[in-house]
Amino acid sequence: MQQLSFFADEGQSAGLPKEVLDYRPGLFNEKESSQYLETFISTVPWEQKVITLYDKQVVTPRLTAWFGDINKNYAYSGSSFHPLPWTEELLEIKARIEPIAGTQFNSVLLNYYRDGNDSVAWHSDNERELGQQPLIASVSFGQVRKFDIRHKQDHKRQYSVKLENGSLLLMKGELQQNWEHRIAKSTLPMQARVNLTFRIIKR
Ligand SMILES: O=C(O)CCC(=O)C(=O)O
Ligand SMILES: [Fe+2]
Repeated sequence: MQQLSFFADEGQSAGLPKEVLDYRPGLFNEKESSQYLETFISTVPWEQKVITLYDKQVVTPRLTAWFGDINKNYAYSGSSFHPLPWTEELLEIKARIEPIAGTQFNSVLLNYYRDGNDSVAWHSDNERELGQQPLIASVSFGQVRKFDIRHKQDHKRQYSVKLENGSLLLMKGELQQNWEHRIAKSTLPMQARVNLTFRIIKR
């Protein structure tokens, strides 16, 4: 006989450090999520950035695009940046997540992971323009990918959460200060995924 549980099923959230991660699966339903995924893949002017790593020019293993309030001119990570204007879909998503996040975002970075070869290496979003303890709202559509975090001072303190289609992950507190995160490559066959990280860029 099945054991009755007196506690609500917390799912993946049960194993995560609550002070820095708040995971909410199923914020968008299957239908909405696949429509957003298709729209973003086919209409966003995706770019593949070239970065300098150990004196070598390398292309980032994913496609990206920035959107945001265009009446502002941002300085970001040492260069000036001009976001694309908000689209109808991005404004809808922003309006859905802002009451949950309890804040208003002025920009969003979109990442397009075409398959399992696309990834983002260990990093923190700790640019000065995001301020202390930034709240970043991360929305995922498409392929489930594993999001890993590890403590900067102790790599054995590591957690993972599978970011599901239509989910929201709030990154908060000291996450960017004391932890790093990544989406690792996978050798398993992987479909496309689009991730949106809503941010507040201070001037
Ligand atoms: O794709 C993700 O879930 C994470 C993306 C990310 O870390 C970033 O854009 O800074
Ligand atoms: Fe990040």
